[in-house]
Amino acid sequence: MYISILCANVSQVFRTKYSPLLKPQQQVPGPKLAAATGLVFFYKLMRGEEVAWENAMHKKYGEVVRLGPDRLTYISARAWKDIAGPGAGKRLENTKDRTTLGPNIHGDNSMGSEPITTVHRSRRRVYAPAFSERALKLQEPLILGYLNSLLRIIKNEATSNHDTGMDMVKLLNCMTFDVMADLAFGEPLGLLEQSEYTPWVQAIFGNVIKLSISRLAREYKLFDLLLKVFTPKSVAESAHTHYNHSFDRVVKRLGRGIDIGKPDIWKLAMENNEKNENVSDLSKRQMTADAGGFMMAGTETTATLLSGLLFLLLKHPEKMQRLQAEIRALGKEDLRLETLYKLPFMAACISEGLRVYPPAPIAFFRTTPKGGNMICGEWIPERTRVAVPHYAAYHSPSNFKDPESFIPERWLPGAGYDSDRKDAFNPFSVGPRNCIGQNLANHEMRIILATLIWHFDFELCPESEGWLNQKVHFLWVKPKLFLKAKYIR
Ligand code: HEM
Repeated sequence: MYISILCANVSQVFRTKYSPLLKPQQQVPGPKLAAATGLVFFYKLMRGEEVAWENAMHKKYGEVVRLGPDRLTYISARAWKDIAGPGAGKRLENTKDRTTLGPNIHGDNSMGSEPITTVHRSRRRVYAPAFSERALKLQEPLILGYLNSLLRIIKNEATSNHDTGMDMVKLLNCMTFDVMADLAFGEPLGLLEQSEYTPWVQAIFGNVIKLSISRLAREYKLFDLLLKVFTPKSVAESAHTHYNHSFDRVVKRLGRGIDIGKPDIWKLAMENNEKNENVSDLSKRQMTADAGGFMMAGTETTATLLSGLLFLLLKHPEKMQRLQAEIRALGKEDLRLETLYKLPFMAACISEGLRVYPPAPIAFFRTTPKGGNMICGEWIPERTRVAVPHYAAYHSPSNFKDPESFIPERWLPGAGYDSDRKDAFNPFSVGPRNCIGQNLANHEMRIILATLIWHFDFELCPESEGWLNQKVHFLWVKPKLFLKAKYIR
């Protein structure tokens, strides 16, 4: 059996997986070796260089590049709709690539990794009420409660240890994990209380290279087999312990009934279920996969943007001053979502932060359906993987003037950047698989950023000067971001 797996894999590695793309009329520019074998893509991925490579390849070859035998990436505004947009009429939707995101250790997909369009659609309907505008209004007090804890911690650090820096990556992660755990499991994790990750959070995010290893294992069965054989028993056991921990929390939460006195995801989804009976179609295992998916997708991403934006603002003091003036003109009672949405320079800073340092920087591949699909005016054969790589699209001079510079003003009219292709910028993606949590993220980013800047002056510590120089394993591999804070109220 091992021999046949080996043979199958050798041919998988060294021959083109899906031949149709090799037809002469389908010639797409790109590195020749990458077109011949998928190993080049995975070599870059395992070195944490996927994003830098995609960016370099688009700068070299233009708007569309072939990065693997069956892998094309595009950076034009038009590509978004053709790749991630909904099906329409005879046009079928491109489906999620099964190797970019995959199931959990029990083989269960979360909503985000579910590859079957119809299954995903009904699942998304279940959770939509928990991420609506109404939900966010209900959830605002919960977010503010954690924000007050964050303020207390920073204030303590600022007054007792003002000569040493504090790691903002960790504090912001603790904040967003506490919020999401309360929403996904109905009870807090207590990270802010301890200012420390729990073993469970550490296991998910402590070593993100695991995310690249999983992608490699989903792509190549041989590697998957080797991984299973050589993974130490203790590591496999701890993965199961963590899974059981999530499962027990979900079961416990569901056992408490619909209303637990706070607007968590299950209350809002189950209220809806009473009307259309969707939640009861989901098994506890699926719900566990979804709770895990929300913890993955809805925590580190928001904290990443906030860490990155604080860094960029501190590197550009004149932008920080303009933002401080806008925020500090408000009274304390105005630090509320309704008011914060009216601040134009803060909105511009957040967009520019998402452009320069997108929290989801990679190419989230889709697979063309049976019969193929039209993409940017070209017919692309079935089973081709296609994506818009976020970082490369936002750093391309064909979309943005001065793409490497941090210029929040580009998002305001009349600042000399009206020719930017703003429609190429979709940090939350588009279409039926776009980010269901984008309202929550937008709310959290605004309220946390404004509240921090209203209360504190920050200073970048010398050891974090080169902080933005990071690798990527699905997520940015972020070092500690040391800042000093001075309480100014
Ligand atoms: C700045 C913060 C965030 C960014 C930049 C971001 C970005 C994205 C992107 C680009 C996708 C689409 C991935 C793809 O094309 O395959 C996505 C999907 C998703 N995001 Fe977010 N996200 C953020 C915050 C959140 C939050 C707060 C939640 C809350 C739970 C969340 C939950 C999800 C889920 C569940 C999906 C999968 C949706 C589906 O397949 O239907 N995200 N996100």
